[in-house]
Amino acid sequence: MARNKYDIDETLQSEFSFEQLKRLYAYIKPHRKEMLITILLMITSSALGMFTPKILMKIMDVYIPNKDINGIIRISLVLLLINFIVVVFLRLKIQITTKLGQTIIHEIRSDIFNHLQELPFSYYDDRPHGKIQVRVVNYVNSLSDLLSNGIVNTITELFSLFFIVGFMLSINIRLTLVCMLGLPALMTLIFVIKKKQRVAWQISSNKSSNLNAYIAESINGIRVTQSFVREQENIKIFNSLSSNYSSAWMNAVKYNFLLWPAIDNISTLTTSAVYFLGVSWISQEIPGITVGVLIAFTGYIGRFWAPVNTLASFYNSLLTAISYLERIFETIDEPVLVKDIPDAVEMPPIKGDVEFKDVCFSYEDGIRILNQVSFRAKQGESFAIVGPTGAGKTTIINLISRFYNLDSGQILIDGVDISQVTIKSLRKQMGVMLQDSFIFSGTIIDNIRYGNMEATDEQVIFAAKTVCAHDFIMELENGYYTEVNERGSRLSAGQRQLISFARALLADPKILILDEATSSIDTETEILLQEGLTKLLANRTSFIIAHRLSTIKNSSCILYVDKGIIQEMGNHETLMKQKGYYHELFVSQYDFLNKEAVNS
Ligand SMILES: Nc1ncnc2c1ncn2[C@@H]1O[C@H](COP(=O)(O)OP(=O)(O)OP(=O)(O)O)[C@@H](O)[C@H]1O
Repeated sequence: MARNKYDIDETLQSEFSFEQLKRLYAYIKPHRKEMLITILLMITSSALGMFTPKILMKIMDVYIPNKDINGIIRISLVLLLINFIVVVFLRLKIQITTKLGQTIIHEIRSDIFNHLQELPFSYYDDRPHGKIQVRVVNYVNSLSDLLSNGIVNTITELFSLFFIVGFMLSINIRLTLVCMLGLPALMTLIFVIKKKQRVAWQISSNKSSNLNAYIAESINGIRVTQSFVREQENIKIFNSLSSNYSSAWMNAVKYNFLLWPAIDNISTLTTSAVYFLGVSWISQEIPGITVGVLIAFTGYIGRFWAPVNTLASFYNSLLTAISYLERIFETIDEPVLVKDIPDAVEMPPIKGDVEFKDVCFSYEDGIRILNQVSFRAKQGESFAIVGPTGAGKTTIINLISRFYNLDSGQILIDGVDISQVTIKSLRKQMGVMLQDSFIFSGTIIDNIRYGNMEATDEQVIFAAKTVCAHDFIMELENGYYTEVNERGSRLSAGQRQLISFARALLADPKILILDEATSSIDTETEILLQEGLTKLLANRTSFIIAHRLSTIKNSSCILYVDKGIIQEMGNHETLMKQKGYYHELFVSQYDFLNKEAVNS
């Protein structure tokens, strides 16, 4: 899909089909026993409730004219028992359906979240994270009512309708037909608004997604917002997105509100017709119509329209839910573009030979980022990648971990094509420190241990000491057990880098990838760190991206990359003698630092 932004509505990749309802049923199926029990409870209580008007008819037509007080008491006790059973069953139903709804929702949500864990970087590159979040939380929540009450109520009400019509027919066929006269009008209305209603709910879900995307973006960017005093502009954008969502929601809900009044009016009209015709048929002494019959019948009319109302509201919530279901299944169906090939093998223990063979790569179709990149790093060598901003350095190292698929060419580790091995077995053996040193909420020790969940405390501390993080960690109030927030907002940028660095080392990888690992670290710490690193890198192949050339001078090989092409390759001395791009970059950086020193 094309890149999406908070103010661009997402288009659906696939149209809704009833297949999606079938898929929803797949979630319900394992719980059909509980569902069935609830439906039986409800049908029983609804069937019992059906007797009330008939009992009243008997009281009016038999017991009162015969002044049978004992009969009235007996029958009242029966009524009381019926009511008691109905209340108990209703309570049981609420308990079961609420639990059931939440269980199914949890299962759907887990499926989305599990799938999100597998989706490649490219999926996250293409859309605002708020739009992903809204699917996992809000859209799934929106199914809650449908799953907990909707389905059970609807099936129950269908049965009720069946019973009611049966009872009504058993009392009087003519009056039943009068009562049903309103149904064709209702069906026509439903048919006319169906498509508009569905589209309206789709638009509303798009607008809510846009709003969420913007809120998430604003929270992440709040520091920049406040630094550039952009609060008012942000509020304006928020207000506009929020009012778009409100209008879309109002427009969608308008269709829902069309149904209830329509049902109300139709039921009032048919009830009046039943009264009018009933009374005139009684006065004409048409056989089979008595006062008791009319009273019982009007009791059933009320009950006839209640399930119709429930069915219509189920239909409404189904249409609403479908607009969310489409998005939910779209996420679950999102293809995992970077995945194991069918007969992928485990990556054997890595020794550290890395070779790029004519690698071509693009993030977006038609925009080539890497062009015929070829190089070979032998086991234990340290490779530095330098070059201007946007040259393709990070892209190169992202490909070693197979975060993206290549357009063409091969990447071989110890002679094994990495596209042929399982991704897990490959990534498990690498230590990667990405440019964004992400810190998770939790303790410092947990954050470092993220690199190797089996590492002992001693191993964690050793890694921290190697990257010179130990001292600052010990100064925090609870040392390694100090809690940090998501993104590590209470730590400095350099401290965050050191923690990510320790995390990458902890995996004891044969291949270590460091993207701007030391860019925020002061020179003094960096010199100390270099000493530790030199020892540490001894038996590992490493790829280091650094803008400060002093840090990579001693690398076995330096790749100078520009516009996705390796322009120069060799060690520091060779490249300096070549007097090419690297020489120019090194001299300009040296000059710059000298000027700075002179001026200060
Ligand atoms: N996720 C992405 N989707 C599309 N294009 C991207 C993506 N990431 C990077 N690019 C583009 O690919 C090119 C290379 O980016 P890369 O991050 O590899 O550069 P770099 O050399 O590491 O730059 P820097 O030194 O600034 O980190 C750039 O033109 C960038 O705009």
